[in-house]
Amino acid sequence: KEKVVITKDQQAFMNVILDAYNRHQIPPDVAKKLLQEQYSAEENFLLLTEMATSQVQVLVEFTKHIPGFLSLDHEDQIALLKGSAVEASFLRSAQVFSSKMPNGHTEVLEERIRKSGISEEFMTPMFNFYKTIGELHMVEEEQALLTAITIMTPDRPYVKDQQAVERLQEPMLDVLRKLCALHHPHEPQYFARLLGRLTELRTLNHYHAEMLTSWRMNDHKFTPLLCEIWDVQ
Ligand SMILES: O=C(NC1CCCCC1)[C@H](C1CCCCC1)n1c(-c2ccc(-c3ccccc3)s2)nc2ccccc21
Repeated sequence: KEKVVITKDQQAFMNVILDAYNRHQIPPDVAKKLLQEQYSAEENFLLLTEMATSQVQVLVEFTKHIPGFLSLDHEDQIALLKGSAVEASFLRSAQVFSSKMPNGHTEVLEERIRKSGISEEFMTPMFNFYKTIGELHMVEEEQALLTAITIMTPDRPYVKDQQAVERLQEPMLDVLRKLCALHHPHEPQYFARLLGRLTELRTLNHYHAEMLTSWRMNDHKFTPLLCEIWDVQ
């Protein structure tokens, strides 16, 4: 059983990503807002558009600190952000949903989301994803790396130089594999389970436009930025 060693360079690399992830705080605590009261479908839709818009801004700032990202072709930088924004919002939503809350609050939050206006058919895949993410009990380094790895996915639509993206994703996968072995020594399959969540994320990504257009209300209004990110209108 070889000893897992994280090199000094990998430690420094990890700190840059973790620091950027923590510094670019995700939008104001949406869970607290949702726990206060049940909003109408229209209010929830507006809340999601506000949350998603500020998350895109946060995501751009975070991504700029991923080593090597700014040296990529500029059009590829846009393609990576556009291709990962929805997955990043589901990943962050899962982390919000599975964060430690006082007894009974998670159930209330689930109920509020079930009644938010999203069509019933999407609830099972969405909550399965949230619950399996919660069961992983990721440490914050793993959360930061998993978000960075999701962004640095070579096979997004319109990416021209996929090799360049692979070269940036690989060192992050190497560090993540070592972190998993260090933080979850009794779960040799933990790293594989973590990557399996990224596959689940892609299926949620597949549903997102329909989730939005089927939101139980009339006249869905999107901002130009969200039209770009959400492939709607
Ligand atoms: O605000 C939210 N998520 C923020 C996104 C940015 C990052 C911070 C979190 C929404 C709210 C749901 C209830 C109604 C208001 C919006 N949310 C979701 C989503 C369900 C469907 C979602 C979606 C995304 C893109 C496209 C199509 C659909 S996000 N899951 C949550 C789990 C826990 C707390 C909030 C959660």
